[in-house]
Amino acid sequence: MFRSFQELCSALAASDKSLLAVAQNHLNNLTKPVGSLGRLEEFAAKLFTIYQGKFPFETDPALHVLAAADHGVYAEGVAQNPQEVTHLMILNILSGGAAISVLAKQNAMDILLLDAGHKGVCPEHGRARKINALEMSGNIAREDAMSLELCEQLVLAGANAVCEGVRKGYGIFSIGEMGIANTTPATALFCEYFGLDPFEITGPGAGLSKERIAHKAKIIGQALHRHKNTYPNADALQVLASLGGFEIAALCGVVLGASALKHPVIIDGFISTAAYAAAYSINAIVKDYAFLSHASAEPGYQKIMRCLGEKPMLDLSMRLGEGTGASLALQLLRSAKVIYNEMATFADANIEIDTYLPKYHADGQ
Ligand SMILES: O=C(O)c1ccc[n+]([C@@H]2O[C@H](COP(=O)([O-])O)[C@@H](O)[C@H]2O)c1
Ligand SMILES: Cc1cc2nc[nH]c2cc1C
Repeated sequence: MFRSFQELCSALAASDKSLLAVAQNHLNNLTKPVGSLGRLEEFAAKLFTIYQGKFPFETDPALHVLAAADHGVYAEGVAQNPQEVTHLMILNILSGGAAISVLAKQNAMDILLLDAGHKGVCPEHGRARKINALEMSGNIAREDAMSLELCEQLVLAGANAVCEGVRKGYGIFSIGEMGIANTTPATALFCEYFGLDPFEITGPGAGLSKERIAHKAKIIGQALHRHKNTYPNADALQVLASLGGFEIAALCGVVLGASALKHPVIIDGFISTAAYAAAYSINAIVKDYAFLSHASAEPGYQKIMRCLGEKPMLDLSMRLGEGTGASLALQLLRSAKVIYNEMATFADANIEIDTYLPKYHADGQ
């Protein structure tokens, strides 16, 4: 277990990039034209590198950490849906009716729900854990989302959920969230970390009307202004405490924890990517361990990908959250795994690539 944020940060180390060349050589020797499995080859090489050159490597079992929370900034009219939906969806997720419940079941992912602080009683459930007693974060337009101490505690709780998961034998992690109004702090974090303009990247979230998107961007602008005045030299963790949310802090901890323990972590949509952006701003090494699962349909997402230097695995116009995109990306990573571990090499199959290739081209196929 990590005992402090400092201990967690000191445990972070880059992956061994020399293994990428080993992986590429192996992939080039498999019975297929070089590079023909496209990005699956990139994913396989990254997994092989994360698992430190183990062959064959195993990803499973998979643990999906879903953090839920409520947000004080809801009071500013930045969200379309009632705040109670956060609590009701927690119940729905745990009783098996949410999109992530059915996809996780189909895709063999266990769910761990972290109640990071929401308006409602966390149900007694083997897969749910309360990690914060507060009902909601501070209204970021007027005050900090949380104290620096609470932010560190939530980050640690997320990282230690991974520690416990690794001890139980989980090999791959994913993150998702539920929290009415959480696209507002997520957008504020992107703006602050990457110098983006809220009027450029603010979107409808879970269905805000066109007219109110401009109001939401104005509220985010106010939050950024307050933050800059209060903390002219804030570090990445202070930005998270000031402009983030409880679930975003916990998920930032999951990303840091998985990276520190050298396990892959799949990032879901817009809000999960904000948690990843916080972890990345704390230490960019997390890039070595993260898979950006899918392009959220939130309008700012592409710009944010350019800031992070990432290209998401899938683009299915999804914008639900919960980890739904991550669950689909997990399937692709499992495909990358069996390709790497189980395909025959040219030598195994007695295929001579040097004679095969010119013939292939001579046939004009
Ligand atoms: O993950 C995404 O790309 C995504 C994009 C828009 C909305 N959401 C979900 O919708 C909720 C936040 O939307 P909002 O409008 O209430 O800020 C929250 O529960 C998220 O899981 C998720
Ligand atoms: C019903 C509903 C389900 C969600 N799941 C994630 N965000 C959500 C927002 C709403 C409104």
